[in-house]
Amino acid sequence: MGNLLQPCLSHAPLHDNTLTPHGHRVGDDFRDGEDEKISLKDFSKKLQEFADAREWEKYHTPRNLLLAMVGEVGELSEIFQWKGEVENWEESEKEHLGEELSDVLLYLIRLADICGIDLTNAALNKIHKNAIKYPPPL
Ligand SMILES: Nc1ccn([C@H]2C[C@H](O)[C@@H](COP(=O)(O)OP(=O)(O)OP(=O)(O)O)O2)c(=O)n1
Repeated sequence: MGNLLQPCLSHAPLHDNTLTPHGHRVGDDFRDGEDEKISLKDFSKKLQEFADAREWEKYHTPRNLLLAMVGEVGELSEIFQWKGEVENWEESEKEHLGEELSDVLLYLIRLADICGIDLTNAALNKIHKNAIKYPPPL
């Protein structure tokens, strides 16, 4: 997906000391534990800070984010392309799979946030609707 938002690709290291407009350190709290518990709202906040620090807000429009996410879905699909069903993923493949799934998730969370959607509520409501539409067999 490297080329889609080319003008904004001034990559900063993950653990940098840049201060966000909200006064947080950009590298703070991005990866601080093995079993971090983090809500979708917390993710949105981190992604907001990440974008703010790089002055990427202007590029993070709904359309751009949607296209970026679809591009990442394409990269995810490549992992499965031309293979049969994979029974056991090798560790290196799993790492790659995790990265591409994360790219899709992060763009999705950011897209929802920019569109003013509370994704936690929306997803819970959708599960509820699904359960009514598709009741389990008696
Ligand atoms: N304008 C941008 C550019 C990147 N990202 C973030 C969200 C994704 O998690 C990741 C995507 O980065 P790349 O575009 O570099 O894509 P890849 O990580 O897939 O790299 P490559 O395409 O080289 O495999 O970075 C972002 O939020 N906004």
